[in-house]
Amino acid sequence: MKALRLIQTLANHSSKTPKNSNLNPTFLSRFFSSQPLQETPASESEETHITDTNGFGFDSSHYELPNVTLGLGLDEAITPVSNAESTWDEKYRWKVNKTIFGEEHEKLVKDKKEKLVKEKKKKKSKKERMMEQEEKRHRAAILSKALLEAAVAPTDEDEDDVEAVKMEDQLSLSVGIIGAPNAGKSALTNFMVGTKVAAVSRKTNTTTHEVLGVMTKGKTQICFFDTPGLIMRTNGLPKSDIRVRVESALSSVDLYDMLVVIFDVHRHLTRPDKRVVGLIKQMGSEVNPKQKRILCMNKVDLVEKKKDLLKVADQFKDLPGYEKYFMISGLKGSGVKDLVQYLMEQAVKRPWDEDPLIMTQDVMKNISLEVVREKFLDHIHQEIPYDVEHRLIDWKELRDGSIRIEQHFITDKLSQRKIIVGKNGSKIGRIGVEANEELRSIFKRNVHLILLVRLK
Ligand SMILES: Nc1nc2c(ncn2[C@@H]2O[C@H](COP(=O)(O)OP(=O)(O)OP(=O)(O)O)[C@@H](O)[C@H]2O)c(=O)[nH]1
Repeated sequence: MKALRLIQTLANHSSKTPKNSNLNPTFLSRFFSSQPLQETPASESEETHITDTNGFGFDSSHYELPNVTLGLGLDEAITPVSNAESTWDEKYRWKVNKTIFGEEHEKLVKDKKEKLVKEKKKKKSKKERMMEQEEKRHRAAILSKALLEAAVAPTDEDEDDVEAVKMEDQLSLSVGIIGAPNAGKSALTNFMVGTKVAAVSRKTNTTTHEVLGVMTKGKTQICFFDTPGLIMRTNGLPKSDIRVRVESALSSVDLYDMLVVIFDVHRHLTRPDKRVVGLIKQMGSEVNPKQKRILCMNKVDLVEKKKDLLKVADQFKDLPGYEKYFMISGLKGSGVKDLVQYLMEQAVKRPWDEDPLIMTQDVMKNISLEVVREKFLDHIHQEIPYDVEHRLIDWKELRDGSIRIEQHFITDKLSQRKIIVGKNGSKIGRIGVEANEELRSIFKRNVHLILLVRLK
């Protein structure tokens, strides 16, 4: 419509155009012409744009209309319309089609509208997915930063503590954390160890149990372990299988000094999780005399009415075998101080399992990813970073003590790849140089960092 109106305006003007006007009348006649064009002298620049050798036909796309300001007092330059695009506003087209085609068309319109809504929703959920991913990365970043600070720059207090603690004075506590997926085990551990971590290794002495984190403070070291296998999907598994697995998982958690059973109290109030009650039943009331159990009601920050918390506390208060109950928010930290204090008091005289000052390879790998990502975000703006996958591809500690680190940025868009690489590799080069420098100073050794930007 806009183009049509503009053309009409131009037509009106053309009839009024004075002889000395800048506007070339040939241009207008060509623009409108559906008739065979008259031959024009070769000297006229437009001549070259006529594609039909017989002088028939006209291809407006060959005119560089967007750059032509017509000098007619119109503010806008003409925007070319590609052949594929409709020059009509869709809503007028629907109106006309409805009048012409009647009800059947109404259905088409409805379908089209629904399709548009669906597409909009799809877009939104992609954005949401991106935000979720970013939040995950953000949390990983916070953890890595905390790991970095604690591991790389121990405070004077830490060093004094560590030097001062002789092996015979060391106190240790191993804590198994049990809960349904999403109960908040990792968030709680991160909060507890985040600022005081010395080492995080994926695996210590058993294959099924992972160290979630290690906290060393004063004479006391607490190792937190994940305890998979106690809560699992039972669908499709024979009952005997489930029993055997749970029994084996239970017998291995016997090794810990302390068991923390954690559940999502917000979920419990809204959609009770049968697995929580099932788990507590499975664990039974008989307590291993060498082990203590506590119950943590997590995510209290999500519960609006505090009296609801009391209801849940009441429900679990007579559970046999539990030493204590804690209401906590592992993510926000409320109640965690009391929990840590309690755990510290339970530590027993035993040498530490983990060296509190040694940075493990996993921590270093995390830090290397975090440092490169930080530089990447500094140099690449807009939404690109959220679309790009960033992976550690190779890590080698070489004989001369240096480390070779290879990381890739993976995108499925050529245009993004170009932006990240920059002119003659300038952008990725800058990211690499800055990250390499920082990693060298953190790890206190030579680092050979390789960054590749590639297509999926
Ligand atoms: N609001 C709120 N969210 C929490 C809290 N603790 C954990 N979450 C969120 O709950 C989700 C699951 O937390 P995780 O710590 O990954 O749970 P997990 O038990 O380790 O989960 P798995 O690894 O699946 O076993 C994450 O989105 C956390 O941010 C909390 O105290 N309050």
